[in-house]
Amino acid sequence: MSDYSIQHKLAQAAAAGEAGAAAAPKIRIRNLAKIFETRRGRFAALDDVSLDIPAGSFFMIVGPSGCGKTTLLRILGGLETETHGSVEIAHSGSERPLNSMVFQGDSLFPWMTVWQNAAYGLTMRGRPRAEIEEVVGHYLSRIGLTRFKDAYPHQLSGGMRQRVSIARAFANDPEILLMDEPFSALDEQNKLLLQGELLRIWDETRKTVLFITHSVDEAVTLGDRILVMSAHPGKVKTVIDVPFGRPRQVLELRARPEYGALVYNIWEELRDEVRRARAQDEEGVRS
Ligand SMILES: Nc1ncnc2c1ncn2[C@@H]1O[C@H](COP(=O)(O)OP(=O)(O)OP(=O)(O)O)[C@@H](O)[C@H]1O
Repeated sequence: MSDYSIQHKLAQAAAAGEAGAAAAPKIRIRNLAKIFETRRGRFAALDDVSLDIPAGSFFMIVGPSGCGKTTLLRILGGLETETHGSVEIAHSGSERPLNSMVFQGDSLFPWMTVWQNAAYGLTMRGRPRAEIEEVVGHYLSRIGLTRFKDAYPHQLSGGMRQRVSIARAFANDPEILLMDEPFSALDEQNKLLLQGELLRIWDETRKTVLFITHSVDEAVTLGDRILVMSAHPGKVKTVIDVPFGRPRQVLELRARPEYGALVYNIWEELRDEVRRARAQDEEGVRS
């Protein structure tokens, strides 16, 4: 194995299980770098990223377009290999899958009903029928889609399809949830509703979530911590704690003066990076 090869280590959590391992980070990223070989040469998408992400935290990632957010998520999801460094995800030792991903676009199987889509992960893992019925029934009810369980994706609105994707991801009961701008294609009203629904489901499970967004508002509304990434090559610029408690009510939170102040601070961190990314685009620095 070369120095550059992937080192996804599944650190088995202690026999005490996940609760006992709560103090340890769920995800430990060390000196992570990703270099793409392109026709124009080597292109560094990520450079020396080190992070600890606590178990049960809602961890938001913001950064200018092209700074490597999706690349980071894809490495965590095992869809991409790192060039240098390491990623460790603490595994609870059960049969749970390591991750589930929710993307921006449609990721549902068009030939499956809502119920079948939501049940997909559990069905693939051969879970008992009664368990699948119970878990899928629970999450479809939580996102208000029980009535549509026999509908096909083309019969649903974009917002409803994203709700099914969220139900599927939670029903799969993964160690970590990876969400790449899941609401960015939705209109403002739907976005607000889905943010509230996601928070309610998350409050029940307290799964470790990594969530990419371009919206500073969304980052502050949902997150416990916000990683601000620098423009190319993607690095950790800063990690900001969100001081608001749980459970959160989306609209009430936004009415608080501290909310506006935090959004402003984060935007200040981000603004220079967005400008740098723009300048890089004009200079043709990026691939
Ligand atoms: N397979 C690839 N081959 C070459 N370059 C790539 C590849 N995948 C991503 N890149 C480049 O790496 C950089 C980071 O891409 P990535 O999609 O991770 O950024 P991002 O921050 O998620 O962007 P956005 O916010 O626009 O979605 C970009 O310049 C992109 O062009």
